[in-house]
Amino acid sequence: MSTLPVISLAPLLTTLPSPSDLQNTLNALSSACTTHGFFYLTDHGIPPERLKQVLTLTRNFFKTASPADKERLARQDPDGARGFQRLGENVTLGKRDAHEAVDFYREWDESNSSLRPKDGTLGGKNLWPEQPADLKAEMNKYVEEVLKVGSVLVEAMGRALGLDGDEANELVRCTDKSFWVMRMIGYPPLEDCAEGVSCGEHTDYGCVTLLLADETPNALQVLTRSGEWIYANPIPGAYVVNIGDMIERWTNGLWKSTLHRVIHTGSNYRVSVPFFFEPNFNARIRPLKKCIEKTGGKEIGDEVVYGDHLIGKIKGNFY
Ligand SMILES: O=C(O)CCC(=O)C(=O)O
Ligand SMILES: [Fe+2]
Repeated sequence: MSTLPVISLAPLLTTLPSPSDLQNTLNALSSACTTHGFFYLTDHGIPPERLKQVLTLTRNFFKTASPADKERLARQDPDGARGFQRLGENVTLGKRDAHEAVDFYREWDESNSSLRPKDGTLGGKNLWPEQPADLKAEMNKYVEEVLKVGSVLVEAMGRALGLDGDEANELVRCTDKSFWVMRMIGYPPLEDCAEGVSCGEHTDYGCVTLLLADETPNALQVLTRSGEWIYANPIPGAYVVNIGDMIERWTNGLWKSTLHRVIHTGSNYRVSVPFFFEPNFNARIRPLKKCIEKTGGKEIGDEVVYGDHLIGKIKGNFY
């Protein structure tokens, strides 16, 4: 059975990397994104204790929150996206997902209301659990750290694609105020759930997903180009990274956002915390000239505004 490649981010985080290390990393990135759209990321600079803490806080929230606590955090109907979502409230391909979650998004700049969409889906503020008491502060610190990893990675992707001229900086420019999303997800064993899978097959919407998951094996599955589902089992200290729809759009399909799903048949309660490093809300994403050249010269798909794409997806996400 094939496994996903492992890429070390170290050469992109050191001030004076050896040119060959740097080039090897960019080549590995390009190859992983072309072949799988998925890879493991090591040496990303976030200490293992922080990753462990994020998972422990998440587990403790799901373990201790009462139904009333969860209700207080519940997202606002009908389309509100920030906050708690009950078991089975998320749907993928029209089927209920057997997980519960709390979703957080970048908050709007108070001083510039002109940037906010009229649509209420992403309005308001994030709804933070009161328990564990340190969850909000620690998760906010984590967001700052993981945002840096996302931006280093996306800049490296631009270099791996060989972007030049007026496009050289396009990926960085369009993600410098990343409209990030973070989900705390809890997966009960599937046998305890009435129907469905833990998370139905889907591609992610944006740029790059940095997935942190507990040690549960045989839950996350990735569809290979040859049509085989393989497990992306956790490697301690590493992220499972995958590229989203906006990278596919930018690269004119050279790099594809890959289908994945979660089928958690183990007997434990699994937790994961995917962090979605996304384009800016108002970023216009269109195929890059360099990528059109590399894919036969014909542009696939129209320009999309990331925020519109996101809202369109969110509206189909709830039961
Ligand atoms: O929990 C996981 O392993 C993956 C979750 C996922 O694919 C998502 O939230 O987009
Ligand atoms: Fe996903």
